[in-house]
Amino acid sequence: MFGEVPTLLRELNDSMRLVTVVLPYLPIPTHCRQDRARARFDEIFTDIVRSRRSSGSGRASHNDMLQCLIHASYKDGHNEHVVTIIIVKNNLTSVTRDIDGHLHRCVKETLRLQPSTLMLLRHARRSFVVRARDGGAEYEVLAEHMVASPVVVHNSHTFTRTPRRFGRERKKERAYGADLAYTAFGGGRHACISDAFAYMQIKVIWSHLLRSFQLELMSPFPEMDWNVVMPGPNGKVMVSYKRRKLQ
Ligand code: HEM
Repeated sequence: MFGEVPTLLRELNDSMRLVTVVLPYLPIPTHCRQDRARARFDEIFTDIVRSRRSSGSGRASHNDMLQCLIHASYKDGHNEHVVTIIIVKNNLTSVTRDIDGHLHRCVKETLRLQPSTLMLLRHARRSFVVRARDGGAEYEVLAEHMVASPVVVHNSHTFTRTPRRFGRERKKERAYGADLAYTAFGGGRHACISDAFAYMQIKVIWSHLLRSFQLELMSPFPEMDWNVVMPGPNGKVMVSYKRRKLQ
């Protein structure tokens, strides 16, 4: 049953197109595939949650992330965030790649160049005016309008001198100093609650892979597929791996 999960996650990620953000119910083939994968995913995890609840086996016998999510609930008592968090967590952590050297800064820089979330969307509940810092332009945002904070800001010359270059040494540049210039994990009240966990998870996985295997990119360096909500490489990426002799 669990064997299906990676394929379902891949299906869910690949079927989220940019159009999905605006018209999530548009009856296009990719949305139908997404609905089928989502239904199957729900089925698998509902079965597991039911069987854990009915057997009465709780924290004592399952000391894992799923059990924590089963026990967690919002103030009003509902807790259907289990599946959503599993999907989001897996999609986001699996599309973060290209690591070498000082891992933390590499992960951060990778996410700057290839952010997992392209657009952060908010509904404006009231009208407000935004003024540019230099006092120049003024923008009015009307109530009920959708405001998008695209992560293209990562590629702007306003924040870094060489935006398209992979630079691990970027730590002192304004890119990481200016408020909300670096939004790979969002910002403000709804910023990611789990950036520290995500960094740790990615670094643990990559330290293990880099220590144990010699990896070589066999196919050309991939272009990004920017047409999806959580961008990843376009097409197949072939990597050869050889087990290292551990000292
Ligand atoms: C590389 C990995 C990750 C990236 C790039 C990432 C990125 C983000 C971003 C950009 C947001 C803000 C979304 C918005 O403003 O609409 C967000 C929110 C969130 N993330 Fe992450 N995330 C990652 C991993 C995780 C993990 C591992 C978890 C949980 C185990 C997690 C849980 C959440 C939650 C619950 C929120 C919503 C917070 C709120 O609305 O108050 N994220 N994440």
